[in-house]
This record gives sequence, structure tokens and C-alpha cells, in this order.
Amino acid sequence: METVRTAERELMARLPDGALMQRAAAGLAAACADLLGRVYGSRVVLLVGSGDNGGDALYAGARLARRGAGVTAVLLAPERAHAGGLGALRRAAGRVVGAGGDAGAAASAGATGTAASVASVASVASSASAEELIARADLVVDGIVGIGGKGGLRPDAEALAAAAGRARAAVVAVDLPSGVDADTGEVRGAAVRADLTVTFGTHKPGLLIDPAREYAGSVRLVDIGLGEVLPDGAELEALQHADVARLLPVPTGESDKYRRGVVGIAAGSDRYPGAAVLAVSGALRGGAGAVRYVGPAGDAVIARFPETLVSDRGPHKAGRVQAWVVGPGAGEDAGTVAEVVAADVPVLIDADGLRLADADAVRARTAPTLMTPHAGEAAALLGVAREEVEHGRLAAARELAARYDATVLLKGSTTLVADPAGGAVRVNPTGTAWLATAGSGDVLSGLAGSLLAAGLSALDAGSVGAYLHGLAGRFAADGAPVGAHDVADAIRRAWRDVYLD
Ligand SMILES: NC(=O)C1=CN([C@@H]2O[C@H](COP(=O)(O)OP(=O)(O)OC[C@H]3O[C@@H](n4cnc5c(N)ncnc54)[C@H](O)[C@@H]3O)[C@@H](O)[C@H]2O)[C@@H](O)CC1
Ligand SMILES: Nc1ncnc2c1ncn2[C@@H]1O[C@H](COP(=O)(O)OP(=O)(O)O)[C@@H](O)[C@H]1O
Ligand SMILES: [K+]
Repeated sequence: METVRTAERELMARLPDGALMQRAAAGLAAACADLLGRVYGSRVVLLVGSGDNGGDALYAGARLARRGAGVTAVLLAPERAHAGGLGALRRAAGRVVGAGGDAGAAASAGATGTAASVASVASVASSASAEELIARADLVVDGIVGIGGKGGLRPDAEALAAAAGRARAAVVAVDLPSGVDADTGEVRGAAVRADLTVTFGTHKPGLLIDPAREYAGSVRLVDIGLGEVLPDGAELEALQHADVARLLPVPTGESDKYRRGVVGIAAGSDRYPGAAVLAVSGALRGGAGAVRYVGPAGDAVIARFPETLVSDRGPHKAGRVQAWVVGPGAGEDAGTVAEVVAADVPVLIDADGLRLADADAVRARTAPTLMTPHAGEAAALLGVAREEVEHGRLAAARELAARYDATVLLKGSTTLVADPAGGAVRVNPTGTAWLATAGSGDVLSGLAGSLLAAGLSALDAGSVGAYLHGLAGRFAADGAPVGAHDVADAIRRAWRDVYLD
């Protein structure tokens, strides 16, 4: 699969780092140069922590200094800064100061022997505080912490991150923005806000999942030769166009409408007939051969989509389907939800259905189940505050999948799909904030339900559905507000874009 994989941190830690660090620094310096445009004469400030992340920054700084940039390293812990990196920067005539801006702190590093002969660096004359240096910089390189960071930033690091946030300089994060959790995308406390993150070897979950994703800016992956040794057990994966194209259900000569799959939509109520119409609009674009609608909004559905098979006799009597969607706009109709949950075909449960479904009945199902909560619904199911889900999306999706023994598609600014069997969680790479509009979730549930009926697994139906829905949202919006029905209309364009690419 042409997926973007994210490796476990242990992998990087296992490898010899000398050569890898040189490759990392070369890629980092190239990205900095691109951002600067003109390297010669530019002012670059490196924020340097005590680990290898700081080492990357120092080596990259040395490369920029050799091309004529004025490079100053601000050391958070002068006595523990990466010795080889410091030496390289020094040889390239870079300057070094302590985080307080006092050259003395930096100079004293030389005395410990770890950061050899820092005292001879041209920095000693500097009297500007780190804050002033950052304020005057064209580019700030965040090498405070990388995958070795633990918890929120320490106070001295936090002050530098804040100064970088105030500065007019472009901010480049090394490997990931300092202060964000590489493994989960959580941000506890202060973190660096980057314009660009140059990450090494593999994408880290924190670069793909909100809230951390927002701190990363655009992300550039530098290949440092980890390809052959990446483990199969990646934590996250993201489908690309080619993956989705292979999974799309496309009719062949032998197909008829029943073989293509019939999807049943049990949605809408007297109060919310529109949810039924929108779920059907998504289902008609998802590849099933026919869409059955069951519920009180049949007239509204037929008026908009005359091709729908409509029934008001409840799911059991509606005729055979290969998958059900239940819940959008369902109001308080617990009976219909229970009937669908008891069906022996794949079922997608959304919106009101999530609240009305009996947890034991969901767990007892043997056919696949796909649940599609947004953060508020997920929080209610888990019995926690909404913020807790928003700050820890990966954990919430995994936890719900385990509790319900169901595939869980957690919607929102980052959409995740987690399987109960474990394995990599899929993160959806498409989408736009314009999708945060009433009813767009109903379109998604119809679309993903249609893919289920066409024979995709719950994991594939959820992630392919989210991919097409996100792409359709981008096409439909194109920089201006959209209604959910616009998103449904654009699914065909998204399909073509993927399939014909
Ligand atoms: N191992 C490898 O194969 C490679 C690693 N590389 C770099 O190495 C990095 C990892 O280096 P390390 O393992 O040395 O770890 P880091 O440099 O990420 O962080 C460790 C240091 O940061 C300090 N620290 C931890 N949490 C902190 C906090 N909350 N606030 C302030 N300081 C904190 C610790 O005291 C420790 O000294 C990667 O992110 C990447 O940038 C690259 O050079 C490429 C190759
Ligand atoms: N900030 C955002 N950025 C990108 N997509 C978003 C954002 N907020 C919501 N979405 C997407 O919009 C859709 C909204 O679905 P949902 O919350 O169920 O709304 P509704 O119930 O009104 O249909 C989901 O596909 C979700 O992933
Ligand atoms: K960093």
C-alpha cells in the first residue's frame, strides 16, 4: 500500500545516529534555505535543547553559516548541548549564547569538556538577550526538543517558544514543534508554533492529528534512509489517491443493482426530514446499486431523489439490504435503532443512533459495525468532557473501538478511523474546515454506508468515505461557504479525481 506510515519512536532510537543526523541536517538546511530565499546575509537564530534535536539544528546552522548567513545558537543547557554540532557551528563562524543571552553561560560550556571549546566561539561579544536576537531574526529554528520531549515545555524553553511566536521571523521546527506530543498529537501547555516542520524518516502522529497538527504548519518529510527498516506495526497510516482508487467499488460486466449492493438508510424524523435526504444523497454517490429508505421522511426523500426505494414499514420489513445506516436525524426512535443493530449485516451507527443504541447489543453483533461520532458524541459515549476527546483524539478513537468492539470513525478537524482489532489507525488526509456545516456528517454516513453495502470492510468504508467526503468538501467549497448538499453533489467529482488520477 502506498500509505504514509508513521513509525514508533523506538525505531529511530535504535539506529546509529551519526550518518542519519547528517542527512537530517542537510535536509533541514535545504528547507531553511528555501524558506529564506536568500541565505547570504540573513539572520538565523537556532533554539538548541540538550538532545539530538538540538544537534540537528546546530549542524544545519553550520551549513547555513557556511553559505553566508549570520547564525546564532541560543543554548538552553550549554553544558549538555550536542558537542559535535557545536563544533561544526563554531568552525563555520556561528555564534553561541546562553538562553539568558549571556555569553558567559555559553562560554562556561567549554569548561565542562562536553561542548568542547565553546569559549572560542565568536559569540562572546554578544550582549543582546535571546529575546532581542529572536525579535531581529529572519528565521528561527526550533531545535529545543524532538521525539525525546517529555510533557509540556520547561519554563526556560517556554519563554523561547513564546518569543519565537511574537517574532516576525519564519519558524522552522526540527522534526516536530517542541512541546507537542509526538505519539498522540496532544499539546499540554506551551508549544512552538511553526510555519514549517521538517520531519525525518517518518511522519509522527503528532504531525497529523490536531491539536498538534496546527502547530506544525506545513510539513516536509526528509528521507534519511529508514525505508528498509520501517516496522510493519506502524501506529498510523493515511490512504493516498492510489490506495483509494484500488478500493473503490466499480461495476463490471456481470454487475446488476443487487450484486453491487443495496444500502438501507434508517434516518430522519418528522422533526428532521432533511437528515434523511442528506444521508440518501451521500448513499447514492457511494457505489451501492440501490438505496432503500425507511422512515417518516419518505416523501421528502422521493421528491429530491426519485430513484430511492422508499418504505415506511420499519427495517425488518423493508426488504434485503447488504448494509444499514441508522441514526442521522433519528430523534428518539430507539425502536428502529434496536431493529437495525439486531440485523445480521454491516451497520453504520451515527448521530442520535449512537445515543440510542444499546452498548451490549452493539458489542454482541457479529457482522461489522462502523460508528461515526463527532467529538461531542464520542465524549458522551466515553463519559468524559468534549475537550478531553479533542485533545486526545487517537486515544479516544482507540478506546471507543475497544469498548464497543466496533470500527470507530471519529469526525472533526482530524478524522481518524480505528479498528477494534488494533493495528494502524487511519488518519484522513483530505478535508477542509468548511465541512463544519450542518448536515455534512449525514452525507458522510450515507456515503460510507453505501461503501459498506458494496462490500468494503468497515475500516475501508470509513476511511474511503472520509477521504472522498473531504475531497468533495474541498471541491465544493473552493474557498467559499458550502451547504451539505453541495458536498454531496461534489462526491462524483472527488470519485473521478481519485479514480482517473
Ligand atoms: N535517532 C536517530 O536516528 C535520529 C535522531 N534525530 C533527531 O534526534 C531527535 C531525538 O533526540 P533525543 O533522543 O536526543 O531527544 P530530544 O532532542 O528530542 O530531547 C531530549 C532532550 O530534551 C530535554 N527535554 C525533554 N523534555 C523536555 C521539555 N518538556 N522541555 C524542555 N526540555 C526537555 C531533555 O532533557 C533531553 O536533554 C529527533 O527528534 C531528531 O530531531 C535526527 O538527527 C535523525 C536521526
Ligand atoms: N474543523 C473542521 N475541519 C475539517 N472538517 C471538519 C471540521 N469540523 C467538522 N468537520 C467535518 O464535517 C463533518 C461534520 O459532521 P457532523 O459533526 O456529524 O455534523 P452534522 O451532524 O451537522 O452532520 C464531519 O465529516 C467532520 O469530520
Ligand atoms: K523541535
